[in-house]
Amino acid sequence: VLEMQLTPFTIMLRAVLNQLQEKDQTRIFAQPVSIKEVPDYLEHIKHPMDFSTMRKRIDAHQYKSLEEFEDDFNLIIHNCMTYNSKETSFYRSAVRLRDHGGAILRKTRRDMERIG
Ligand SMILES: CCOC(=O)c1ccc2c(c1)NC(=O)[C@@H](C)N2
Repeated sequence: VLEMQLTPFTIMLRAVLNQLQEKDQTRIFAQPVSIKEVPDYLEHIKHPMDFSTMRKRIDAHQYKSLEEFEDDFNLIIHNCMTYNSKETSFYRSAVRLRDHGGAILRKTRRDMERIG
């Protein structure tokens, strides 16, 4: 069923989310961390976040600004760098996503200022 409202802002957030998710080649940030696979995860991480949850929030129009969207993106990265120690590939993937994603978000902010 076609969603109720396809505003330019919603369309833009989906496009930005897709660009950010391209930087997660191994898709370790695609879904919520599995509590079956990682039973103690919720003892350490109080606000889990992942790309599928962000997509649901876009479709539910829960982001009122780009900053709120960025807060959830930064939560994905912060959770990963908190739970996983520095020498893990998970931690290194979060650093790469932070750096590549930062460039995408800076360009997005500039584009929004220009479009107004
Ligand atoms: C099939 C086993 O999957 C995992 O153990 C696992 C799968 C995905 C994960 C993760 C663990 N930990 C994390 O912090 C974030 C980056 N994602």
